[in-house]
Amino acid sequence: MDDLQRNQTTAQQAQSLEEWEVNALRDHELHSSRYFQLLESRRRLPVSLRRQEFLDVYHNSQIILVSGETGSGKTTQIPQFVLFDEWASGKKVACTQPRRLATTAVATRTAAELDVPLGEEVGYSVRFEKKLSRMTRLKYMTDGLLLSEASRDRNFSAYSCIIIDEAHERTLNTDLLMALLKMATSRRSCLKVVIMSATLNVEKIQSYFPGAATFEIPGKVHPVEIHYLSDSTPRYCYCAITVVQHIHENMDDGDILLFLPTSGDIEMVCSILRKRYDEGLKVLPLYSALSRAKQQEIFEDSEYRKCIVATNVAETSITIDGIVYVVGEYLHNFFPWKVGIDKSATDSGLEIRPVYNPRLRMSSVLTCPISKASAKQRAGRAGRTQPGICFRLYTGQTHDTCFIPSAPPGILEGELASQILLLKVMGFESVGTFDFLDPPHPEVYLCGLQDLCAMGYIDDRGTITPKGRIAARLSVHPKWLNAFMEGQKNGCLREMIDLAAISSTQHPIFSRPPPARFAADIAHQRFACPLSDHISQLNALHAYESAMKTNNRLPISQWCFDAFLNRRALSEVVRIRDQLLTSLQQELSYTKEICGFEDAEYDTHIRKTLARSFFYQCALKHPDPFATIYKTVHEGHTAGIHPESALTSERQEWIVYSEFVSSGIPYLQTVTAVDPAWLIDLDFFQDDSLPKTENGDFKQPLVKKSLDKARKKNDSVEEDLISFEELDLNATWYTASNCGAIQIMLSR
Ligand SMILES: Nc1ncnc2c1ncn2[C@@H]1O[C@H](COP(=O)(O)OP(=O)(O)OP(=O)(O)O)[C@@H](O)[C@H]1O
Repeated sequence: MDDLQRNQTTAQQAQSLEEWEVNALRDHELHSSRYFQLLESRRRLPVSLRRQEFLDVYHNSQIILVSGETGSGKTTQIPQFVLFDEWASGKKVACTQPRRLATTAVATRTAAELDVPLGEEVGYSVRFEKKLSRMTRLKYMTDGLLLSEASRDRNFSAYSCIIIDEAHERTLNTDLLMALLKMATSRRSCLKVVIMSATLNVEKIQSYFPGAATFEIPGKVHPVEIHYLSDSTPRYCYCAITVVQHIHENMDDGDILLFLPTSGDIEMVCSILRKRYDEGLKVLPLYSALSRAKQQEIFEDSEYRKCIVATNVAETSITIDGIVYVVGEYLHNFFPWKVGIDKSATDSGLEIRPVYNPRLRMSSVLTCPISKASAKQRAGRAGRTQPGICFRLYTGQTHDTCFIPSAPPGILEGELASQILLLKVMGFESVGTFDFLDPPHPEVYLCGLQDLCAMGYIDDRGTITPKGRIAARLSVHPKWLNAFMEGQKNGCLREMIDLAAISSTQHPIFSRPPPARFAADIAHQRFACPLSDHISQLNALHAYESAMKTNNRLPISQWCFDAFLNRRALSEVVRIRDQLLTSLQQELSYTKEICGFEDAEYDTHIRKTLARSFFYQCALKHPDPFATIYKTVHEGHTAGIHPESALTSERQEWIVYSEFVSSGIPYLQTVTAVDPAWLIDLDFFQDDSLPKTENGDFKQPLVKKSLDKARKKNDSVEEDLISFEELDLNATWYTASNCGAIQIMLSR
């Protein structure tokens, strides 16, 4: 069959495309005129012309790898082909995405194409937000949510087909899902798996799934012209503004999409562009910390040319109608230890990648050049609804020689304790031999296992404990179960739940926009607790909640703006917290036992609970009174307290920290001052558990000395207690574990 004949045949097959939908969904007569408009454009997509060929491959194979140019119709059309093909099975089809914005956007588009209300036959599910119903048969969802479903049902029994989209991103969740799907397909022959991307490493994935069929979609929707700079420039923001200016003033109509690495860069460029063009150009920022409503603005029509300035949240899957020009930057003057130190920089994507060092148990955020796959994906945001032009703010040589083919898989760059626990709870005991596409380094496994053992979630032989099973079910990091249990004992369970929710938001609750960092630091002083960053966070959350409740005239968005607090992060904290409260009450039958602010020991209860829950993350200050460095007790690494901490001016001997991060200089982040006397009865601090040299000497004599001092202090307290007993006071109340309270009692 020659190409012309082939095209004619496939075009004829495409004529009947809607019949499937009409039969399955609703009466043809009821379709809106928009449905027929969209149908026309769908029929022109490269993938639509290959529908029958795809279905032939689909019918003959259990696992199919689909590759095709950006915009060819993989995300919106392939799930529809599968949906109608599988309609009679009565089961669902899932299509995963790595990002929330893309998940909701493609679900909305697909529902519109099928002319059904979003949430009925086509729905979506992202963390804390879903539009689903009993009628839902096609479910777009984030890979993380499908993974948590898989932890309850390893066979994916509710689904006839799972589609993993944007597989080139190789997120940790996607890799785990692929491993689980590999096993599930061998148990359920009727389960199909489709793995898709425009930049898929087909050979690699095929060697992991032997026998998987491949399906390539030839053809582009519209051409995209690529332009490179002739010389490199390190001033990428300035260069980006010049290119936008050139496009706006000299080139034909069409919206602009500009990629920048951090939210700080985006806000700065947006404000310059807004000042320069107060009319004629609608400048819109797009990054993950923005509210959902703000993010949705990019899809709205505008009477002016739109210029969307985005991080990599706009890099894959989404189509913004009207985009003609894409401007993509590359950070030329990167060097490995140059880091965005705030959490928002960590998430702002593009060229900023979080990396975990298991030997140091330290997370760093590296500023890296992008990959060729990312460059291709970004260019692919143009040429979707009309021809496009992509301006790359680097030279062609830089692209060819500096960029790696694709970003390293997330599994090689992160900490694995919660994933190991998840696999253990699913029944995979020997996680070290688990069949991953790219197995993580054995040291990362070992480190994860040690941490789980210290937390009491696995025993010495690596078997999951009953406590570990509960921890794995939490919607936050499993390490928080210990804090909940300890918090319940000390009457501050509610505070621990708040802190767990704060730690699992994508963005920090304290906002420090680069142009106003100083003003932000002053505004944050009103929440600061000199002994604990954790308590400072709680103060900010409680102030936000009372501002929400108080019926004052100031809108909450303005209140957050004035206080330099991130409203989106705070409302997410409240949602996570409420969900946790429900699950803890339902699953663990926990009662709410709240110690009140009026309690004189309120702060002490919280600090003590943190000390006893995160004892394996504590550090001791160098004895020199002018020194500002700490040594971690477990690993013996030195680090300073993060400059954003409220503790920097008030140096404490012992602290517990939440993160060990590097931004060129190693820092302990989110720290709380603790009393070593709260720790001395824990196994971890007994002489036989403290790290020793080969000669049997203590590796950190300082730790030993400080603990001995605390023990002595306790002994002397007990001696004093004798006199208390003689006075016939309730002596049983005074135990070694609450000697903090005793000291205060004695000093009164
Ligand atoms: N929201 C939208 N508005 C206008 N057109 C759209 C929209 N969403 C999709 N399209 C059209 O459908 C086409 C296919 O989009 P789809 O997301 O399915 O492509 P894709 O092959 O998955 O792309 P990518 O590899 O970039 O994710 C686009 O090229 C565009 O023409």
